[in-house]
Amino acid sequence: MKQYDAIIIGFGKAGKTLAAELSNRGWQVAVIERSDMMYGGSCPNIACIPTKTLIHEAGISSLLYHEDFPKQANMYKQAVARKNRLTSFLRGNNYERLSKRPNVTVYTGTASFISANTLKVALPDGDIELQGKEIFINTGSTPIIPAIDGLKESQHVYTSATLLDMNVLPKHLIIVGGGYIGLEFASMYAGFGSKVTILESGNRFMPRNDQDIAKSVREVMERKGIEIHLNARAQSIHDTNDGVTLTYSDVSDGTPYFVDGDAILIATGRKPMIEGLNLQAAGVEVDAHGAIVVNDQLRTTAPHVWAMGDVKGGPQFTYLSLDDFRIIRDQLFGDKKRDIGDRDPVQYAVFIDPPLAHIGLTEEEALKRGYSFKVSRLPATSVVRSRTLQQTDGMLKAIVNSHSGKIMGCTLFCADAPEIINIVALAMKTGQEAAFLRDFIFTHPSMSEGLNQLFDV
Ligand SMILES: Cc1cc2nc3c(=O)[nH]c(=O)nc-3n(C[C@H](O)[C@H](O)[C@H](O)COP(=O)(O)OP(=O)(O)OC[C@H]3O[C@@H](n4cnc5c(N)ncnc54)[C@H](O)[C@@H]3O)c2cc1C
Ligand SMILES: NC(=O)c1ccc[n+]([C@@H]2O[C@H](COP(=O)([O-])OP(=O)(O)OC[C@H]3O[C@@H](n4cnc5c(N)ncnc54)[C@H](O)[C@@H]3O)[C@@H](O)[C@H]2O)c1
Repeated sequence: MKQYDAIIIGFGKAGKTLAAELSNRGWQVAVIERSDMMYGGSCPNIACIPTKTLIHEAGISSLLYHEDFPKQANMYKQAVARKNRLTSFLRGNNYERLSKRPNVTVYTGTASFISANTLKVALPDGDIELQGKEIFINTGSTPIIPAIDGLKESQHVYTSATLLDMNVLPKHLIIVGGGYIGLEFASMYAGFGSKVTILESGNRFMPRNDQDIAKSVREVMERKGIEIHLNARAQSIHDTNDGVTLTYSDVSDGTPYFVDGDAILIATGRKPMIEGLNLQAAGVEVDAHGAIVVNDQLRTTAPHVWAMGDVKGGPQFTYLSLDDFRIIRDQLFGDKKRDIGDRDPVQYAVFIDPPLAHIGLTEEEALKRGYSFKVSRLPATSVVRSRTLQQTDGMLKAIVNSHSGKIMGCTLFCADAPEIINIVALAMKTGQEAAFLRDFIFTHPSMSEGLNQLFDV
């Protein structure tokens, strides 16, 4: 049986970064990845990078060919091909970067535990066993597929990963779930010229955000022809000669409704990918949601077994998986001070059009917690850069502590929001007061200079 200093299960962000780090330090490392289409993990293959590539292309398509469906469909087909070339390039790069190292072996097979330090790897030509002194689980997450009659039989049902591979632009895309994936795909496909309907079972649109922000997002999306139905529970799906019909009911009164389309995206959340890992054999416990239980330093309930990224539950972002790597590096080689508790607040961005980014408390959360605070709002159109970009939709909002002047939260629904939120994060994490951003010298014209006005509270 081959012995390694470290075995990493899954080629995710944390895993591949850790593999390179351990290799640089002279460790013998095995990386086990179940699919040769997933070297580099979800982000470059089926998640962040392909979606953001297509979202960018959708923006161009909508500018060039607005309301010309045949031209948009052609552009979409080419965009999918360009996206495939990019993901294939990144996958190759990711594989090379690890496999060329003499002390790293990449096994393309599915891993499962035999004991806390022994793994079985199912390879195409048979099973092998590997032993590791330290084992790192980085197997990511997988879509939650709700029980909807006819879903499995339909030829028109997709997950985010499979829809990205369809190169025929749907005339009407039905999206079940109005979370991050639902909203990004809605915005993307509407940009390419598809009619889009979102069915969300919750009674609030974007419940994690303040209602004024959610209202503004909804108005912008509806103006682009995206239909949004709340309280909508999908009941059944059946294929027709022209496409597919989805029946849903209003959660509040049970009234049934029908919607016809030619593709259905299931975007109802993602759960930790633990299937087949046989975690019990290693003594690795999971919680009620199937997430691997870890302490703040990412150790599981089994000695020498760690978990990082989506598989341990909590917010699912590539940059948090990367930060998990930093915690483990610090535990193994540093002063052991870094842990999960250090990273709040964590900013995020949703790549709708215009994009939305947020950090810290919302106004509703600040109210609930009884803080004394001031709220500042700015329409995106007040920032002159939005006019030069012809992206005047949206608003900016900040929450500032009345006593300390410290920034408590910020939501940006405007052009360049995913970049600007990092400036706000930097200010918050270095303990700056709002006045710091009010008086900060920004380049002109830029969307970030809007922060001068926003933080003039
Ligand atoms: C459509 C979509 C868009 C997203 N957009 C963004 C975004 O813009 N920004 C952002 O920060 N986050 C985004 N996310 C979330 C982000 O992709 C994930 O949080 C991140 O990729 C998780 O990485 P990870 O390190 O946990 O593992 P992953 O990158 O998911 O890697 C896990 C790997 O483990 C492999 N594996 C699983 N089980 C086994 C096994 N038993 N044996 C061997 N290998 C196994 C899998 O094949 C996979 O390659 C998006 C997600 C989706 C679905
Ligand atoms: N830009 C980004 O960083 C980005 C982009 C996409 C995804 N992600 C990550 O991927 C994760 C998964 O995204 P997601 O959108 O699938 O999950 P989500 O949890 O954000 O949203 C799922 C939505 O589906 C709804 N829902 C659940 N069951 C339903 C049903 N049967 N019928 C109708 N609606 C139903 C839920 O109420 C919820 O609003 C996110 O948590 C996020 O961390 C990040």
